[in-house]
Amino acid sequence: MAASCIAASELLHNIKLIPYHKASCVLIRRISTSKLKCSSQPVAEATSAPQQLVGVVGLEIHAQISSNTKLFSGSSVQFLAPPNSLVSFFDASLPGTLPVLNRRCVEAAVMTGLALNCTINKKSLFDRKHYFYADLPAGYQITQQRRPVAVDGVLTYSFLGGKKRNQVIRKNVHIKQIQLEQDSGKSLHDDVNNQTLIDLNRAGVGLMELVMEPDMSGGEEAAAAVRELQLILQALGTCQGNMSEGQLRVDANVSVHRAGEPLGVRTEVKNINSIRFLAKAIDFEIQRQTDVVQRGGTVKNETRAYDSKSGETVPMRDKEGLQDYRFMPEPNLPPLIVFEDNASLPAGIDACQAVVVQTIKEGLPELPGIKRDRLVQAYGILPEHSFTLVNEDGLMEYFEAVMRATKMEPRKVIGWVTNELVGLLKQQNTSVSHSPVTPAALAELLELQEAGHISSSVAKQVFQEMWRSPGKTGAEIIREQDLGLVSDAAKLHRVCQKVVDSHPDEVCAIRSGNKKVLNRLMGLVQKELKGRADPVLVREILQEKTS
Ligand SMILES: Nc1ncnc2c1ncn2[C@@H]1O[C@H](COP(=O)(O)OP(=O)(O)OP(=O)(O)O)[C@@H](O)[C@H]1O
Ligand SMILES: [Mg+2]
Ligand SMILES: [Mg+2]
Repeated sequence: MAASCIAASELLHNIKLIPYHKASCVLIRRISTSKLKCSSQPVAEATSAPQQLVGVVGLEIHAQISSNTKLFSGSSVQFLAPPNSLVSFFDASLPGTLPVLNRRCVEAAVMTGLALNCTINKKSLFDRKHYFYADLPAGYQITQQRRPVAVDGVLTYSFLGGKKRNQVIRKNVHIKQIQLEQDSGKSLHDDVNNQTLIDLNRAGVGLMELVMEPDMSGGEEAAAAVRELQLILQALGTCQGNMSEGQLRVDANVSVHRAGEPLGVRTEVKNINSIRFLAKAIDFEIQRQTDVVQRGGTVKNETRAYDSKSGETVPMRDKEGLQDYRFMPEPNLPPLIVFEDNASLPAGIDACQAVVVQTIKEGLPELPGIKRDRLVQAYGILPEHSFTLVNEDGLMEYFEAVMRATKMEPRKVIGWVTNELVGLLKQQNTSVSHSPVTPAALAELLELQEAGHISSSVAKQVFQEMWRSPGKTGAEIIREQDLGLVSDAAKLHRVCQKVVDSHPDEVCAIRSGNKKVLNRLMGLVQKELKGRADPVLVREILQEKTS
């Protein structure tokens, strides 16, 4: 590796540093963001045109494959390593170096293709896509243009819609193809010295480019599709899917047209690095194009970037004309062959040296959509709760572990998990795996509540205390703080009498038929006894005293 570092630094000396001119990013006219406030609504609703303009969205997603080494070299893949420390001769494009395909990357692409219902091409091809940029030392990227590894898939995604946002809306987006390709290096712009520095650590890292058909109509759908894809990739372990670290990069192609007419000219908003920004960038772009068309203008086919500060998309300098990538077959790589099953392996080829589709299929884990359906069916929980459980890493496992250890109804347990647990996790900005209260400890606490040893409000109090004092059980806290349920009839009678005597108006209301007021008296009794009074007994006593 030391030798490769030298190679990389020598290469750096040879690179002409590219001056970076801020001024080259021409800002477009500012468009009032107030118009965008309601941008999750179909854009056309706001227009008075007879035929409404609707948005059309197609995504290209670059997913960094989880692999220890790069796509065609043995260099390590690591985020935040010192610049140019993970660069082999091949990554730096030294003459005479040859690519060696990483089997793990192929398996990851096949697995992702299968999870997205794609057809896996038994034979796929590598091509060179030429463009000239300092962070692409070879002057071309090895990709799969003519025949990618997986084609014709579909991603089913859902989101909560409807007035109360509790209705599950299920949609499909078609996957045109998944291709294997190399990542480029990184250009670091040094504004102070007006220069650009190159870090080749990322050069040659394996990517899957997923190309979606233009099936979506706005930011909300695109955001839901990317979130679903992120969950699928994470479940498969083929990509960690962290957008802020650039493991998942989304380019949004956006156009507007009138229903029934041919698709409009698209713009491409590049490298969006958060799902929230993706939705905002798309909705802004649809609105901007709608304005252009309604004013009688034409949309320019251009590449744009999203500026998260202003909430606007701005034109980018590159790709001004139509780019000619001068695609050509990669001469140093033979066709990539994968096999359907062990029976189709040619004689003399060992199954563990080949990529066998059937074996990968058998190893597919439970995917998020299936998980949600199973949770709703098995536990009778609401669909929106199944979303919460699956969206938060480890939360479903936590819920199911609690369910296994308690007799409490799922309906009640889900409340505990999605309100109490998630509430504290958010408050402390931590993840389920760092929860100081284990599923077993929560289940034990819930059992105490179920058995009538503590009231539900005390259970919540104890849960907070368990959170603050990790390792202490609920039972210990209840004993130490004397939080057990008060069922001593004489004591309850005394407190109830005191409350009844001091609230004559409420008693009068109950006696004249307003039974709901009894709840207020119950609350007052609980307050006196710090939430520890046995609610069943208290109700009986109060009913007797107010009859
Ligand atoms: N009229 C349109 N409106 C919105 N999206 C579109 C439209 N036409 C095509 N798209 C989308 O544009 C994307 C085209 O991606 P593709 O990788 O094929 O080509 P590219 O963007 O020209 O190449 P590159 O990979 O260099 O960016 C697809 O996601 C497709 O769904
Ligand atoms: Mg593309
Ligand atoms: Mg593109």
